Amino acid sequence: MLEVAILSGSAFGAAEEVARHAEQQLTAAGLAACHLPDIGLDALLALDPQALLVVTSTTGMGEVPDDLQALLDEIEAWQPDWRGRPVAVIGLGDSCYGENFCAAALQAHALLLKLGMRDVQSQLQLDASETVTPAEDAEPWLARLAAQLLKLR
Ligand SMILES: Cc1cc2nc3c(=O)[nH]c(=O)nc-3n(C[C@H](O)[C@H](O)[C@H](O)COP(=O)(O)O)c2cc1C
Repeated sequence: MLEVAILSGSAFGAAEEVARHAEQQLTAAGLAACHLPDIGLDALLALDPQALLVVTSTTGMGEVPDDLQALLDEIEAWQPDWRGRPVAVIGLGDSCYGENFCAAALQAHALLLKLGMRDVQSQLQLDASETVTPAEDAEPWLARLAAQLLKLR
């Protein structure tokens, strides 16, 4: 059993870096957390994750990066029973994209909530127009997430 599966969607590597950083920080906090880039649904279900952390950028005009879209399609098709399990989402985007800002993170989040997963804290959105250090900027939010998940044990 895996306590926290960290899924990532990234076109150019920034979201992957944040996901790797999240794995280090949650592990250091005492959680069994694993970043699983490019994982398929069968392999994910076999790990029986008790919580999901999704870290995704947005690409194109409001699109989910290919590496995450494939998994989201499988989740949509198979509707795994993750009811009641915690979910948390970090979106990387750029506010220059206006109404498409962090659209991929919002889309992934909505899908997982539709499955009955529950929010433990509000989505973190990291704006490339405002920061060039998204991994560091995510640290306080990740510290709060770790505390929430440890409380649920
Ligand atoms: C071609 C391209 C399209 C993008 N489209 C969007 C978008 O629709 N919405 C958004 O919020 N950010 C958009 N961005 C900004 C990226 O999401 C942002 O720079 C992010 O940090 C990139 O992370 P990544 O390296 O993991 O892909 C786009 C960036 C590029 C280069």
